[in-house]
Amino acid sequence: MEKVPATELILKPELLTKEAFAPFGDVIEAQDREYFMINNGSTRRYHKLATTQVDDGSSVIINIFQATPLLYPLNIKMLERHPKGSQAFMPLLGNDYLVVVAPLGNEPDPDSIRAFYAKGSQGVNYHRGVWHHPVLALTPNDQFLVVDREGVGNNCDEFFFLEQTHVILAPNL
Ligand SMILES: NC(=O)N[C@@H](O)C(=O)O
Ligand code: NI
Repeated sequence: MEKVPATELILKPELLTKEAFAPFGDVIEAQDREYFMINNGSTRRYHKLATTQVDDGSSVIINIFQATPLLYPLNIKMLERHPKGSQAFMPLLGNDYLVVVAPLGNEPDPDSIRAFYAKGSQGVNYHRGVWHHPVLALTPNDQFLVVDREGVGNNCDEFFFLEQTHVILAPNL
């Protein structure tokens, strides 16, 4: 049996910006974004920072995830996607966290995986079908508001990389 050579990819997170994240979804943040005044001038509305995507007959639901950090450097063994709806994460406690994504496709291409440092003031909205790692907290018991889809049918595909494919997430913590 032909031995498949091991692949080792070291993922170094980059800063999360609207532009860099555009192929994967939206960045939800107020900094440097346009707004208009509402509530008789007492409130800035940072309008439509992201758009939820769900299939017909489904609901958009709002959740809280309480997550605990994994050990870093982390061997990224799998990525998942939600084919029927988007999924947004907004930190509730102001802590930075990590995001790992890969573009749309039947399977995530290890060479196209990207990692981002997300500030505690930034949320992300994964567009439907975008491959991503489950939430990657950096603070114990961190909490995120999560907006995603509930409806009939499977909405979570998981892809596990080959044993020989080592994708190492190595943040400078
Ligand atoms: N499984 C679940 O609800 N969470 C994941 O989708 C995730 O992205 O964390
Ligand atoms: Ni998810």
